[in-house]
Amino acid sequence: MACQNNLVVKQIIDLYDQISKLECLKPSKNVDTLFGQLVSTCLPTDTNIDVTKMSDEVKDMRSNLIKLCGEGEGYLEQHFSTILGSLPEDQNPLDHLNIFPYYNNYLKLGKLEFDLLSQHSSHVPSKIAFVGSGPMPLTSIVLAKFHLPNTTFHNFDIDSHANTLASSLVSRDPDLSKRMIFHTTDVLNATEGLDQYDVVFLAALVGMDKEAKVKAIEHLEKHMAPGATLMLRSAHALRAFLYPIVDSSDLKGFQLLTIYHPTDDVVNSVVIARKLGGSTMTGVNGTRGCMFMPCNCSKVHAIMNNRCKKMMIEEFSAIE
Ligand SMILES: C[S@@+](CC[C@H](N)C(=O)[O-])C[C@H]1O[C@@H](n2cnc3c(N)ncnc32)[C@H](O)[C@@H]1O
Repeated sequence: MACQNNLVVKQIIDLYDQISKLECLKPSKNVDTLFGQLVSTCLPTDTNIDVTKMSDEVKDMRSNLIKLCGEGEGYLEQHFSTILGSLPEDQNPLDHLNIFPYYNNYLKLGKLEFDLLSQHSSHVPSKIAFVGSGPMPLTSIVLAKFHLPNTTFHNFDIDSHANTLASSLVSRDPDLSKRMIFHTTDVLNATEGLDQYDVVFLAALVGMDKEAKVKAIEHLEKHMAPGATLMLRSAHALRAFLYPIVDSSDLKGFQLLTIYHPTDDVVNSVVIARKLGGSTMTGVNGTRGCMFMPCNCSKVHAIMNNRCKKMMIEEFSAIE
């Protein structure tokens, strides 16, 4: 297994060398091919690779690679959001989201996050905040369109151009134009009103290294309502070369409920936590919910999904 690990890490380093030499990371045949190869190289989860135990040289490469992936992802979203926003007036951009190369991944990720969210609370969230929504706020769109038809989504992004593109994406939709609201701010400056959301999502690309990620989580812990749910994205095995990892130790002030590691082409792991101090039986607006209380011990269940592959789900002790 060791030499196989070394081989795959060498492939990743080689791809990093090519990507880091690119003039620009905007979508093109070459950029798309390299990022496509990188994602498929990092997808396998049947490996015992732990990126945190690699050499300093590989760790440095990883932190640069995560930043390059984030930059590339931003350009990709900007590119397709611009195309969709410039469709003729009689076309609804939301009817053409499948031109985005990773749209199916977002459909699966949105379903996964909705299912896990439902497992840990039964009251339907009336207001959700998505921090780091981007030019293509697909998580909010997928949840709003397919899973939470009565919920309002407040999308926060530091980049005003991202919000301009995102707003025009939903502006022609009779439903989502009313339920998708955009705020331009660095999450670290968002203080007012964060306590009004039942659920706060933190995008994988907000906080690109451990220090910045913990700073964002600490800020949310300070301003979220007790009992509110925090949904985060992490990474597992080789996928940690693409995105930052969220550890349980990063979640001070929260009760860690579940960490879910997909093994299909949904790249991100999903982490769900609840801000301490609230009643486990009510939402932030006092609505009662009979929370599904996770098992009272930390154990790892391997469950079969409908594609006969193993997934890993870890549930953590509930604080009685
Ligand atoms: C490219 S999007 C990816 C999210 C994806 N569209 C989704 O729906 O899951 C990530 C966004 O996070 C934003 N971002 C990064 N750091 C941020 C911060 N500190 N505060 C708010 N937004 C931030 C970036 O501007 C970028 O648009």
